[in-house]
Amino acid sequence: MTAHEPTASVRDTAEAIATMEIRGAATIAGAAAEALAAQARGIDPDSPEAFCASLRAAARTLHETRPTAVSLPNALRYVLQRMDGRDVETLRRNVVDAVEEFVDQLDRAQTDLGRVGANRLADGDTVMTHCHSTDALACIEAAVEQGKSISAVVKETRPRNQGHITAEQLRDAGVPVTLIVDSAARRYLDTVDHVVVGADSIAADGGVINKVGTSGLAVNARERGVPIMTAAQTIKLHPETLTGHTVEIEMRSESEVIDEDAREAIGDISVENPAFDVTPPRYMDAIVTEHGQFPPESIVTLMRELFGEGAAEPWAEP
Ligand SMILES: O=C(COP(=O)(O)O)[C@H](O)[C@H](O)COP(=O)(O)O
Repeated sequence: MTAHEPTASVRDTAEAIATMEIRGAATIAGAAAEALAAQARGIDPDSPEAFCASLRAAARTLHETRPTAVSLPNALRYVLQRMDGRDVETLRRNVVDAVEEFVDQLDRAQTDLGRVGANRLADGDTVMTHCHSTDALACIEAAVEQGKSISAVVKETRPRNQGHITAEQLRDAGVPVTLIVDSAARRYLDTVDHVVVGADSIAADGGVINKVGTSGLAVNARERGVPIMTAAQTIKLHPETLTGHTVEIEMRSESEVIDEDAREAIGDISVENPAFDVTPPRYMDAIVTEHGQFPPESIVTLMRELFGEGAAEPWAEP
């Protein structure tokens, strides 16, 4: 291994993110930051420049895994912007400290936004969920901690069934759960009081990028008069959208949609598997963050406050 190559720990984390063993925007962000700390601890470069080059290379490897959750480049940027010092030991300490600080903030932000989201829920409410979002779960769990009785209708979320994880975690939190197939969502909207989803990225216009199926759910919720909120800590704000960039939607393998036998039996068709979609701001009632709740159209104000006019690549040299 040359000094610039990612350590095994970075390669393992990158592989786990790409294969979705580590998944969900907040979890990916925490794991990527921890991998940078492992890289900082695990190398013995002969100069401060070599240390920085090695950390930047690790950040690139981690960034190349999945394209949609902006929490990943935001996490890398947070750590690399604090990579400061004239000697290797100082640089190492600053990176490790920055990672600890980042992970602390991640946990605190989730707890804080959970309380905000919980205030939108009333005793006796039933909520509908899509996919598995730790930020969305934080709202429901905080409502339960406030002593409210909450039930959940959980969409299974094809093709990877992350709804099963949500169902299990809600059950563990004492929330009665009804699991449904995705296509039953509109029918069950008549029985729920709120829809709560997470986000992988939030664009400057207030568009919410989340697991595919969120936008259809939001349109149906509006048609049924059911309020829908996105629970998203501010590392989900996508700074590059401030300067006109769009968010890349990850396309995943067709093998997640159709198994080999069925594929062979059907023959010559094409299969597409987008992992995310964009919910226009007019179909979302609120974005709940650790700084309070926002109408989607006003999120740009918070984005400017936190990111200025945009952001450079995480590995850009200062
Ligand atoms: O869309 C997903 C996960 O998609 P995937 O399973 O493809 O990663 C989640 O709703 C967001 O990432 C938010 O999660 P969190 O609130 O935990 O950050």
